[in-house]
Amino acid sequence: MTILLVEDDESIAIVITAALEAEGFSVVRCDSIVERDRLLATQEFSALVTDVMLTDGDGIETLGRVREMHPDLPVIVLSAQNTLDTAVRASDTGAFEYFPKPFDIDELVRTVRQAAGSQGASLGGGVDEGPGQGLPLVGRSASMQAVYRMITRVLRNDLTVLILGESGTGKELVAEAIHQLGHRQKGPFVAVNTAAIPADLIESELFGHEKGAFTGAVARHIGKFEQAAGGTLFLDEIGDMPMQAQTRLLRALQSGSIRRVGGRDEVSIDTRIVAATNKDLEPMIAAGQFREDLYYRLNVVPIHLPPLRERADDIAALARHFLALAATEGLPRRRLAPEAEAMLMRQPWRGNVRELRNFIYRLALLAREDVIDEAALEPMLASAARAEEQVDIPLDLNSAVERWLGEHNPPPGTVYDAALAAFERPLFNRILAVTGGNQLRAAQMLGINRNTLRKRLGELSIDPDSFLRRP
Ligand SMILES: Nc1ncnc2c1ncn2[C@@H]1O[C@H](COP(=O)(O)OP(=O)(O)OP(=O)(O)O)[C@@H](O)[C@H]1O
Repeated sequence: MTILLVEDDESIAIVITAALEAEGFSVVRCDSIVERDRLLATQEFSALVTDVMLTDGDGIETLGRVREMHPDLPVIVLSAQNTLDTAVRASDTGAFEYFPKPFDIDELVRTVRQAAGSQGASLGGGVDEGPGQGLPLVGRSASMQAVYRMITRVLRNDLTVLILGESGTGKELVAEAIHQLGHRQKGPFVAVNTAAIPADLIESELFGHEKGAFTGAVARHIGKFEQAAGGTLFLDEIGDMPMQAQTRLLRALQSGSIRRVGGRDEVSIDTRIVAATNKDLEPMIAAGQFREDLYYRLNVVPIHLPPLRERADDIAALARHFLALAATEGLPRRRLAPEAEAMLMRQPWRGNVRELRNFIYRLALLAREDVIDEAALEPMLASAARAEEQVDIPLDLNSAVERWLGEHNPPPGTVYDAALAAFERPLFNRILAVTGGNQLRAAQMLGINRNTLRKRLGELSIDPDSFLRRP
């Protein structure tokens, strides 16, 4: 079997040729699009292995032509560009596989063997749908390559995807990319944060309700499943879903239909499900907090998003990306000196890409020089670290409650009052600070009676006078 290798990098071409020949293939090599097309017109090949950047242009752009002339020829794309865009462009041409450089030569040989043995099979099948434009995911690290490859595998089907990763790693962005680049892109993308909806409203939010289904159901409400018809439903924070809602979700996924709360008719669902969580679901299953059968239903194609500290290679590119974004939003245009980028790469970024993004925006706003060097960066990083220590409260309330209960463990019968007091104290302090100790304005802002506020301040021993602004 003869393989056509289109590669302009001499050393890579030598390695690939040697590895393929060792497996018994013959290899014909060229380095340009013109030469590729001439060879394809005159000779039979079992597979085409091609680089993207060739001496006379972009090897992917012209692949549509190759597919038209040789629809059964498996194509394997190699690329040093390694963006989601390249991965998607490769799969859009119906390429059999996409290999980001550097790649594992054994894996490449295995894939060529498979491809040559199954002419006609392809990764995507869709042809010429055009490259995805303005793709939002930044990062070319090896672990992001794995993410991009997984994304390209789910674009032409409706398999359920479960995105796993710490908070701020980009789970929602991946869900959006799957929608925008996939075959449902013309339909709606509907995101639901299951942790943000009160437990007793979740079912009506997801499945909708009929008029009069419960007190307050004054009109028929169409739920997220139906809103997402023809598109993608993104179920975020799936690990926080109450049990009863989990059961109903499972039933919907099993039957392919839903019933509105208080309704009789089954409505069939036509939506792709992408779920995400920052929780480790397996211990939750063991503890009886997450349904195992639902987990298997959702976990058809898992995509793991690595924490930023495990892909430090991506930090500089992300920082530059956010500086550019900040500039388009009207903040001063700044650049990072190389040693400042290196410094950013050494930070732990516990809040992942979200924390880096917020930090870079602050930097763009507060830095004095256009080029931010190590000396300018250091105090900003130090004050961010101090703020993190001082705040010491996770920014989302779910984890704050979880952590507070773990740390304080109030005796049974007192949990509600103790938790409320713990929440009210920082809230009142904050509002009194904003109003300069003016209780009337504080009560108005909070939307509670002034006497109620005074009483609660007394009970919590908060002295409003200590917030008075003195000249
Ligand atoms: N690879 C990336 N390239 C560019 N921006 C990114 C990337 N990953 C994340 N971001 C940005 O970081 C922020 C957080 O991302 P996102 O909301 O998708 O995270 P998440 O994992 O869904 O977080 P959570 O679990 O808290 O909901 C967003 O502003 C997003 O645009």
